[in-house]
Amino acid sequence: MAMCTVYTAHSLNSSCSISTPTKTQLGFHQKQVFFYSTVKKTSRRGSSNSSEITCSAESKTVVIGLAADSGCGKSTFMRRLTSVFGGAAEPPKGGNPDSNTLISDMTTVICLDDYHSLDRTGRKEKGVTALDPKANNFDLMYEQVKALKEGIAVEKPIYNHVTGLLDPPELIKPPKILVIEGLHPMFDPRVRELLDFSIYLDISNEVKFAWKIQRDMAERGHSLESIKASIEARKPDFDAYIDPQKQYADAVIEVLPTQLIPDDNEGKVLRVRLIMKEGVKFFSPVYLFDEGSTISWIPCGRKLTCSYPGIKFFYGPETYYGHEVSVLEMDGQFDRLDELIYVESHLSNLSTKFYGEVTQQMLKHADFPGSNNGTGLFQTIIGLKIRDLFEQIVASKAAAPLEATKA
Ligand SMILES: Nc1ncnc2c1ncn2[C@@H]1O[C@H](COP(=O)(O)OP(=O)(O)OP(=O)(O)O)[C@@H](O)[C@H]1O
Ligand SMILES: O=C(CO)[C@H](O)[C@H](O)COP(=O)(O)O
Repeated sequence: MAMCTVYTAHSLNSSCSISTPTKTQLGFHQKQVFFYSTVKKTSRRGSSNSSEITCSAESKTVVIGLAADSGCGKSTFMRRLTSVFGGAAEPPKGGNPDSNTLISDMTTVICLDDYHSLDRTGRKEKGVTALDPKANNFDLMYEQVKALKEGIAVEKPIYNHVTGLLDPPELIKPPKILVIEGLHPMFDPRVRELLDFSIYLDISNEVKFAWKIQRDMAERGHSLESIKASIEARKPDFDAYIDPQKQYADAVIEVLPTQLIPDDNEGKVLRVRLIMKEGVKFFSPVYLFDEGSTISWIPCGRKLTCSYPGIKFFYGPETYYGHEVSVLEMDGQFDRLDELIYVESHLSNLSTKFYGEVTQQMLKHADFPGSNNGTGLFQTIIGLKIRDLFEQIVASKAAAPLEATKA
């Protein structure tokens, strides 16, 4: 067991003393100031101090980035992903009830909203949105993601979405798989460099609007006008700071209105494209029938029940922001989820552990939004690809010392 260090945060009221701070970042919580410092404390095994832990030097954390605007399905995707690894994902036990973190046996999902440097009032006073880099602390994000990747625990700030304030920090121990999800996982080049795999959920304006209406009007009592105004107010910063991150993603899930219904504006039937970058280490794109070919497939008929407007698949090579990619597209929706096995049996490179695993995962979460269309299908496939990537990284690390002794 190697000794490991903890990146600590101290409140001014805390009895902890700061010995040799190398860098200090500030967060404001009402009148209280928190220091998230990179002070290194050497841990002692068996210590009663909760922020002192031990860790194994050989078990480095695999880091996954998931970027999307608010209300674009990140939480739903996270639930599908953590389910692939088994075990329920829950907020840290005994911690802040408004924590944004979700922990399971294998994964820890942290929400990058926790790196807002300005709270709700601060943003209002300065006239900036949460999407603006000025409202976020990228130095601290980088230091803490780097520390976790190196097997070092951190005390991460918490942005409280209920109060709009920055709460006292929470201890995050290095997991096997760290997912950083939010507005800016690929914005800062230093953070981007730490990612082993990155995903961008690209929800078109029409669909985003339909989802926002469904959630914020039906479930949160907002008016149509206020939803429109909030989308409009965020749009310039979304275009400037969030959307450009998709060029860096290893996989993009693009969600568009259907092309099967002329001039559809309901946003219920979706055309979903899974854009997979070629040449990414430990990731080989999924394909339909024949790798590298261009294929259009309408599977409706004897083996797949399709009511109006049907289902259409497409697969083929394309160029995306100057990169070679493979695209798998599904337009339409399933009537019977158990029949998905017919589609699954025609897809290759799925990284499943047994025949029908994709269908089984989809059936397990049939009540999640998007389970009858390409959003759920492609999120599930990416979850399985991430499991495969993780297993390959672990295997390559295990093989590395062996190779070194041979040399
Ligand atoms: N695949 C989908 N199909 C249909 N609706 C969806 C889908 N994914 C998400 N939604 C809708 O969008 C809403 C937001 O989804 P979710 O909570 O997963 O997004 P989020 O990005 O985590 O949001 P936030 O950042 O605001 O917490 C859901 O309540 C649902 O109404
Ligand atoms: O874009 C967002 C990411 O979730 C939120 O709007 C941002 O985090 C600010 O949160 P709130 O509106 O709760 O103050």
